[in-house]
Amino acid sequence: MLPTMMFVIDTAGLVLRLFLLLPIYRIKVNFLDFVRYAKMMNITRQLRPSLAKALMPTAMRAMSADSKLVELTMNEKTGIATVTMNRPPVNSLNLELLQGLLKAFEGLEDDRKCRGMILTSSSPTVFSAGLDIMEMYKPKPDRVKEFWTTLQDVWLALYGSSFPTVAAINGHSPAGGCLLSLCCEYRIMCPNYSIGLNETKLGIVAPKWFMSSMLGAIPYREAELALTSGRMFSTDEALKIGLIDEVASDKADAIAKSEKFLSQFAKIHPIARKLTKLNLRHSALEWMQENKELDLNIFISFVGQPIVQKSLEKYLEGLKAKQAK
Ligand SMILES: CC/C=C\CC/C=C/CC(=O)SCCNC(=O)CCNC(=O)[C@H](O)C(C)(C)COP(=O)(O)OP(=O)(O)OC[C@H]1O[C@@H](n2cnc3c(N)ncnc32)[C@H](O)[C@@H]1OP(=O)(O)O
Repeated sequence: MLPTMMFVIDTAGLVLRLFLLLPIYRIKVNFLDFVRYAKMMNITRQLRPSLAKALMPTAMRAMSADSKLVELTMNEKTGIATVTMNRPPVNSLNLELLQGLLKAFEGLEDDRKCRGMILTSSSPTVFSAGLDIMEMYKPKPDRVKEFWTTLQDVWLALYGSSFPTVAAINGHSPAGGCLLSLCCEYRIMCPNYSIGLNETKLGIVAPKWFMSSMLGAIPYREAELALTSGRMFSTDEALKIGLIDEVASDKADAIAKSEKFLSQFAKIHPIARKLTKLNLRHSALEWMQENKELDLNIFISFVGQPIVQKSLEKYLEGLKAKQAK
């Protein structure tokens, strides 16, 4: 009874706050729009933390980023969190790294002090080498399912985060690495690295949501050319087509520029900002929420095909041969 009453009070408070706020920001929105937005945003995030936790599935309750593969620091003064991928040598995204990232993003979503997040890498030369090819090469059925589902959840949590996000890309960022940065609202990259969705070069196809993430950053024509050819862009080329927003001289500069980008939101009402972001991203997020299983089945059947396994094997051999030189 008490949780129900608190839910009603909290929800009513949220509706009231939003409607009081709307004239200030001159946003025209009707009640049905609000209900749609609230549903999309997972309204429980707006409630008192204790009640929100009680309403959440048990798996989300214990969220706090303490994985060694992911370092999470919070600047208590600014409310800006830094999430650092830490899986040497190249931050290839295996199941455990993805789980660490998910834990960090979900923890920040529950943290009312969080005013923004910077995603970066502890490697001196690689942001992330993308999905760990070993997770897809001769995969174990249960693990590969969990791997893909976790990747979907990471994408949902990052692309649909209510806090503002920046990728401080301090190294190469192919495929899944590029995807992570594309989920962020702003990308700052250090010089002389490469970035892009190069899946076709591996003989695989980037899923629809990888492509829609890229289309959120660069024009359709550029994306079509880049995706079909699997093109990797240098930092300067990426800046030219809008794949990244700024160039930084080094990691420290990238972090400083990221903080500057995030600090502008101190003057913007958080609910107005959040609703705007999530409305812009709504159709891609909704597609994923409704098609997770279909997407998983496509991936599983695709990755199980001998021709795909052969391509991955050849690509891995190429990587090893490069190292041997
Ligand atoms: C329907 C949908 C179906 C499928 C969709 C699947 C989508 C997949 C998206 C992906 O993300 S696939 C992964 C694509 N990634 C890449 O193509 C990157 C490959 N790596 C590189 O280009 C380079 O490693 C680098 C530029 C990132 C870094 O270069 P460098 O610093 O010179 O390191 P090395 O190349 O020597 O690599 C060190 C070490 O790490 C291994 N490795 C690199 N990348 C991966 C990876 N993605 N997965 C697993 N392992 C990787 C590499 O083989 C070396 O291993 P050693 O054992 O030889 O030390």
